[in-house]
Amino acid sequence: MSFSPSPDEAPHSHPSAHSLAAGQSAPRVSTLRALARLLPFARPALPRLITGAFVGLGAALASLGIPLVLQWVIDGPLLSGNRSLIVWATLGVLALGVLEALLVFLRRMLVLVPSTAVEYAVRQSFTERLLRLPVAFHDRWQSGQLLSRMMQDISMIRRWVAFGAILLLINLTTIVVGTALLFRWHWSLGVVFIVCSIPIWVMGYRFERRYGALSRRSQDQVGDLATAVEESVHGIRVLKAFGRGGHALRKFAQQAESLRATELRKGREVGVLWFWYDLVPVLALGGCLGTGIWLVSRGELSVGELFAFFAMATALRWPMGSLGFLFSFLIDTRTATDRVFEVFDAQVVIRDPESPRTIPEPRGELAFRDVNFHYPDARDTEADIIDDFELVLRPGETMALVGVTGCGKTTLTTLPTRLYDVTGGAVTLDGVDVRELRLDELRRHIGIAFEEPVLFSSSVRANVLLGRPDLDPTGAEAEEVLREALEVAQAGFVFELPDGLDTEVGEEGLSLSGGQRQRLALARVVAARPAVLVLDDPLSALDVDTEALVEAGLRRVLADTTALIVAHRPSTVALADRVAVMRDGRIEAVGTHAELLRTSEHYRHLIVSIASEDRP
Ligand SMILES: Nc1ncnc2c1ncn2[C@@H]1O[C@H](COP(=O)(O)OP(=O)(O)OP(=O)(O)O)[C@@H](O)[C@H]1O
Repeated sequence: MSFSPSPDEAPHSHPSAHSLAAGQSAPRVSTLRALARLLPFARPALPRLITGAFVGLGAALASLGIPLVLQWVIDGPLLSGNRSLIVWATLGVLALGVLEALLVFLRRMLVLVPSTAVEYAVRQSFTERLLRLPVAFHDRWQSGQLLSRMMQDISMIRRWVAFGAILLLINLTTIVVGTALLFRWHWSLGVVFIVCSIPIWVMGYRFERRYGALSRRSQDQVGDLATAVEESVHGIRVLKAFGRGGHALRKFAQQAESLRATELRKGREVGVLWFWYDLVPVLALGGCLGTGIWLVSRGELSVGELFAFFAMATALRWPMGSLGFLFSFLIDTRTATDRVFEVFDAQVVIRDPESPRTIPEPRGELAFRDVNFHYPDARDTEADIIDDFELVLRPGETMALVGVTGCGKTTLTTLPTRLYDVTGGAVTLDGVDVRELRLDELRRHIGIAFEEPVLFSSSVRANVLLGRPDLDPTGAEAEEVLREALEVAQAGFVFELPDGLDTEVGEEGLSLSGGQRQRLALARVVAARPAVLVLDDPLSALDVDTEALVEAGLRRVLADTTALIVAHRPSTVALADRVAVMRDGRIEAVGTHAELLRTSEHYRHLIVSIASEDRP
């Protein structure tokens, strides 16, 4: 059985959170409807959960049976002095107690596996969603918010499924059955009990409204706190270098203080609620005691019934007292569910086309046809970052892209692989709009290396072969591809690492130097052997000698590969057959280095400025 439904299966009761800023809540729907969204994940686990609920109900009914036996023994065998029946009744009470304990144990065992399965399924789908969501989504959402949803909120959902939901169901049923039994002994006992319980329902309603907002605030603040910790740990070198550890700590303390204040307010709300939920059963008991004694004095109630009533009221104390805790738990879980579904509701705007086309053997003609682009959060009044951009890279051609900082070069490199989609015009590969290709095919044909090289906590081998899932990593072909890619990228240093190719390069490869990481990232894109390479200033962290060696290797690879290379150095420009000059998101001129030196003043200016920057 599968525990991983697609999040798309989940009923969409919220409008898409795509339009919502991170952490902003969707319009409120009822708590039941909000929690019902978990059903697709819980469905495979439902049989065991429902069995667990019934077993739990059996345990509760066993506990309610004890007062009935007591009533019978007091009014019957105790009055008549029948010793053997008294012994049997005592054994009966004992048996009911043991049965209750066994059923509670069985309930716990029954729900353990399904509740963890639900948690697993939600977490799995959540991660899948995060990976499918476009880069634009990740630009907007803080990593700590996502992390806290992934860990804390989903764990809370598991705890709710494991015991919160079941206990609420069992305890409410127990209260209803217990109250019905009170009516059976005497209607006025039932009426007094219900009237005394009214504050519970009033307080519960009031609590739901007030506590819901606090619960949301605190869970969002936990996300902010996680972001602060993540940023501090990630940027620890900068903080230390600038001696700003104290500043980061003070900022963290402020956020932690806000969270604490919210938690205190939550605690007070819960405290008030629990006060009522503790007080009401006592009031009910007191009210019923007076009524019961009065009824006994009038002969309308037997002593056994009065005794049983007290035993029953005691048995009802925990179910009633627990409601406060269970209501706050319910609301916290609803908030957690809302927060998780905000991510599920975010639209995957970059997806496979309905009727994909395919390019079995790409020639490698990459064309930008009248391309326009602005980031999703751009204001209407802002000009497009990429503006009527027109450029064609012939198959096998190496094109350098130059332009002043901020003119849109990096942005442009994200468009061919659809990290972002163009907002106007089209990017085509061999004449086919990249949006008409399946994403996995597109990203097989076009490879990209970023200026900031990201390595994963894994071996050198796994990092370099990331783009080659088709290869057996331990096979001879993988070994050959790996060695060739490492040679092109001049990354032979990996053989000197403690475990060679199997060395774990650590979180984001931090144990390596910037230049080493950049070379591994370059080897990764070379190993992927795409028809088109897009390289965003891939040699920026290399020294001049290493750069020359990498360039020689790249020249061999680039001989039959189309390449678009963002260049900040004259030596990178020298790799290119032609150079495209970009200015304010547009193409200003295209030609060979020599032609452009002759014809483009802006190019001459650029080359002079990047050459002087480059000089040691
Ligand atoms: N994720 C983003 N969301 C919104 N705006 C962005 C985003 N990334 C970049 N920009 C903006 O887009 C513009 C172009 O940035 P881009 O990084 O493409 O320039 P660039 O030419 O590569 O610069 P550099 O040479 O310094 O790397 C800048 O004004 C930048 O602020």
